[in-house]
Amino acid sequence: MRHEWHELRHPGLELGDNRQPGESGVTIGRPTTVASAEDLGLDRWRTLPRAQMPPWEDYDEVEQVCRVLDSVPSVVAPYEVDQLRQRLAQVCEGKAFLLQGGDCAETFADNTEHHLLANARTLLQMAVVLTYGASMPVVKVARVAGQYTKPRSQALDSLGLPAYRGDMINSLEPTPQARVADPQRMIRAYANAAAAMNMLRAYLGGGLGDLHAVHDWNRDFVRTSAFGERYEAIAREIDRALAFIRACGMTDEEALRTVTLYASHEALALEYDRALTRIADGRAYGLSGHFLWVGERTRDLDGAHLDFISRIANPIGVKLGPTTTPEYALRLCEMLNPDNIPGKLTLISRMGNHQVRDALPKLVETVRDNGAKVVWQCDPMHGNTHESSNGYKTRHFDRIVDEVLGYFEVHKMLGTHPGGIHIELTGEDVTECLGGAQALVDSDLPGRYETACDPRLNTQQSLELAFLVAEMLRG
Ligand SMILES: O=C[C@H](O)[C@H](O)COP(=O)(O)O
Ligand SMILES: C=C(OP(=O)(O)O)C(=O)O
Repeated sequence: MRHEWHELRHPGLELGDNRQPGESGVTIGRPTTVASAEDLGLDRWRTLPRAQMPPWEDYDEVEQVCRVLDSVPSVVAPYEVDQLRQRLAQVCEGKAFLLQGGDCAETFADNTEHHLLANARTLLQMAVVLTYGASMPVVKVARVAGQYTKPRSQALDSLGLPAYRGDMINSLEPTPQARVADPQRMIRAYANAAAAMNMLRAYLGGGLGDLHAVHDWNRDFVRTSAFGERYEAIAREIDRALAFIRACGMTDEEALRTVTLYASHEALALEYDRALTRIADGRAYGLSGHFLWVGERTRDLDGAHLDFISRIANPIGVKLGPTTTPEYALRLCEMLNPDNIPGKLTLISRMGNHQVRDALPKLVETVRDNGAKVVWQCDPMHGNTHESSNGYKTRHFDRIVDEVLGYFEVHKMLGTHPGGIHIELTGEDVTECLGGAQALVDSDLPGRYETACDPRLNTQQSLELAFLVAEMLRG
């Protein structure tokens, strides 16, 4: 039986208004009344069970900080959020591909021009290769300007100290004092996020994403990679395509030089995301980032996190691990996307390469058969983590590639669109994940193991993955 998607429309949208949010000159929906935070239920999460609660000690201080964040300029703007939702609608309809990636955990110390540009460059390089592979636009979303919180499996770390929960909450430094959850860190996170967004906007506006320059970097990668020969064919085809564009005089400078990179993070410290929520045109926008997701550990249907993200107009995502049932996936669609708006909801599967081929088909099939509009995205990182022989938390490149392959196989079998990938990566030459053309092994890990939480693909491994995914998209 198909579900009645229109029963649960959010307040502020007039029933019978069939325009998509953001279309035909409406920012989002048509407001019937001026909605308040209370009308929109923006604080209901406070009454609900909450997993991974930051261990704040002083709630008066949390409130004080939130009052400050309530009045600051937002990190992103509502029209950008609407624009991303529209672009994700294209992904949902099989006409675009979503590339999302960046640090596992951003840190204040690494929020430097060098690091931000390195990560952005790597993402843009991957996007060029994927655009060619998919023959469709690639929507680029970075884990940036707010990815400052981490859910943890254990409350204490191996030293018996309170676990590090991301720079927005406590410090990585292994001392009891540094691990105390400090609400003032939310202000530092906001300042760092705003500065990162400001810098990225400026560089992107100035040609950081220039197609020819980005492709030149890719050519350098192909020249120096040990597996370069394998990737050369695609690089050469992109060369030819660019030459063809030039020869035809189709040099829309603006289009070739400018790129939009959207910002995303996990909505974990809800105090922060709520304090940066603003009401515009009768809808609530979480303006701490363009795209917010809820993680595998906090996706309780009756819990605080899903309630909060169900109330904002942003495109949102939810991570789905191998225990997800088809019934759960459907209830999630009903709860988070009651109007069945394309591009609103992204389901991010993170099954692990050994389980993706068994666990994913029934979810995709059920969602498809019930007519629920979602973007399917594959996170091949979080189900493939293991401890190396010398005690490092790591991931093997081959398992990551295999999970993406399995994800493509499932979508091919079901005739659905493999909408995108979600990767933890950095543009630095770190040694955190094994394998790849550099053939990193356990003993290489200590060389440059710099992540604050989970292992990221380095630049080379990220680009290799992009070339391999491009092959899958074409094949
Ligand atoms: O990034 C994801 C999670 O925060 C992370 O995998 C949890 O890591 P842990 O198992 O080391 O706590
Ligand atoms: C914590 C994360 O993932 P997951 O919720 O899938 O474990 C993450 O992407 O940072």
